Amino acid sequence: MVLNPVLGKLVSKRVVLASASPRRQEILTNVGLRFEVVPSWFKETLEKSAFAAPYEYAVETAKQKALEVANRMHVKHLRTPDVVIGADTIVTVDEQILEKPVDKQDAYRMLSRLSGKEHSVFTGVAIIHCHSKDNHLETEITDFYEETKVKFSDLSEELLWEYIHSGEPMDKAGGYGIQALGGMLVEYVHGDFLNVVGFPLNHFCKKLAELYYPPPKHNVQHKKYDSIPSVDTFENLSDGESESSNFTEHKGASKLDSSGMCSSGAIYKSESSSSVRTGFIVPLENQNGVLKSAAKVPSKILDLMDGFRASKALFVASKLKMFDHLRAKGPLKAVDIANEVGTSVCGTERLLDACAALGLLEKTPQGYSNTDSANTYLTSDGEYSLHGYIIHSNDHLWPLFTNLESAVKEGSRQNHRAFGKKEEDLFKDYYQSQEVKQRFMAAMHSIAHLTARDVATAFDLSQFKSACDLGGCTGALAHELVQIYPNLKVTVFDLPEVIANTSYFQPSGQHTAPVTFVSGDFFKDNLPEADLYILSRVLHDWPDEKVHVLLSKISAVCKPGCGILLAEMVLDDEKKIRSTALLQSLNMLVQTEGKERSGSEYQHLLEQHGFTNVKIRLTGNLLDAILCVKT
Ligand SMILES: Cc1cn([C@H]2C[C@H](O)[C@@H](COP(=O)(O)OP(=O)(O)OP(=O)(O)O)O2)c(=O)[nH]c1=O
Repeated sequence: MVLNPVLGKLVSKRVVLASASPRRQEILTNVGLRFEVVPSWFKETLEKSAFAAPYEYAVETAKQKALEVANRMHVKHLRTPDVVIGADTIVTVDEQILEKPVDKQDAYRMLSRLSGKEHSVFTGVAIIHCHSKDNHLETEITDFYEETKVKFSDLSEELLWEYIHSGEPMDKAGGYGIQALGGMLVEYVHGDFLNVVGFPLNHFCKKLAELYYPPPKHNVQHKKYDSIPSVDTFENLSDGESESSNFTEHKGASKLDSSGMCSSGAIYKSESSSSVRTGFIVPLENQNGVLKSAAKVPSKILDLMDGFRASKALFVASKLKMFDHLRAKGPLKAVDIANEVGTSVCGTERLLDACAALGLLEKTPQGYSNTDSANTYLTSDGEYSLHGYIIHSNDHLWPLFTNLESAVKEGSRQNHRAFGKKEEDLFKDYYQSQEVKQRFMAAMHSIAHLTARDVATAFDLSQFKSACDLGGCTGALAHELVQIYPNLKVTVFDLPEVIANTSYFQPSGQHTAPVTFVSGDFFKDNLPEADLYILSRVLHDWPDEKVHVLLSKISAVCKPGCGILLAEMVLDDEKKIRSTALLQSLNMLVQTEGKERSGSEYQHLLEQHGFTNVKIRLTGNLLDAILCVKT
């Protein structure tokens, strides 16, 4: 059974798991799926009696969880995901639905009902494909459920209470976790074990196979997949979006010669049906209607091998301001863009084609034009422009990353190798020349502006009357905060060379909100007074010793009840799931003495300085938020 091609269909898509369940995250991570986690805010309060069968309740809840996230991401983050996955697990016994226990007594009630009996565990799953059309969210929903039967032994009172006191039951449907201590209560399991743990992986893969490789009409034999089909039973690879990834897979596996014959022996044809992009190459069927393609393609590894090419294509198109030209004058032919930006026609055409295949541009007979997201994120003055960060990535991070090997060997930053400097002070590098400083500030502004709303609304901050954003740079977060909390006064505190250059980044046409800029060095100078200190992408620049210096300084001026709001990429505690944040930590290695940290590492640092009640919110955006209060 070849699983890769099924999950491989999701490789090129932005996949979001709308669930806080660590079990679900682990199940999907373990099979190599790359996804973001955006826990759903949908409250599990649907009227159970309104559903004819318990599984209908689970499916509807899964659907609502996923839809809430799809809508929120579309509206709030302007980042429509391609696929959102939601799930809901319930336990049913004697026609009663059991969800997670609310307290220990509730856990006791649930577990005593399950004692000595067989019960069912249902997980409802919703797979939502999203498209943004004219700024409206369009969704295609696929849902299903899986049932597993579980029988418990007779449980003594003593065993029950010992289990309850272990704390394990509290965040689990039916009040037990079969994967851990709860496994000791179980006599037998009939069905998919992972379904009990929260995600029916096998059924999920079958659904993906049905979705992405619909069975051929002429071949009844293949109409139903009783198992996940291996690639040599896939007969239709013509699903619009992921053509490019298919193409990459086959291209990587075998070379075409001029006759269309692959070196591996598979024959390819050029498909021109209306549902398929012209020129897309699909494998031919043999006489039995079975594909002859190379089955085992490590598509994830191939994508990673190619990752730098895609990044560089994006960087160069941005640097040449192609997205700006296309927004102003598109659709344009390659020759016109080449003339506009002064590049070769053949090189420009290849770059534009690559960008179109990567989904950044649209290519029609009229020429190339920007996609909606290129207009929003890639033009230099788009509403949520990432242009600044892209240029910083090209000019600054790229040379540093080419020295990653040395950074890993030496365990230290590589500015000297990349830029020939032995500068000890991190920010002196950035502020040495006006050009580099502005590039760096534009990069920081890009990310701060993109994430500001999610950071500002991650917690209710209305109890704070004054805030000081330490290292707040251009004030992007400060401006968002004063919009959301009209009674809040925000001071942006940053180095004099930064503060002197903030005017270019101030929002235009906005009534002057109470944001004040103060220059200083938070390690050396007195901090402005405030109820709330904000550190956004600051602590990750520094090693623990420096973090302690800064936190103790803040703690010294904080009265009880005052708080700290951190905005950082938060790693999962085991440091194995959040690849974007883990790569960001490598990014810190090549250029700073800092690193990304997990939620519990931040909590530990903060608690040592008297900041307690540490709350962590994963926002689903590039920065997460942590709030704590001085006690
Ligand atoms: C029965 C059983 C459930 N569970 C878990 C799976 C689910 O995480 C949880 C059921 O609650 P759910 O409401 O399905 O999920 P959740 O609250 O954990 O996450 P979210 O709503 O954000 O998706 O119970 C186990 O881990 N082991 C078990 O044996």
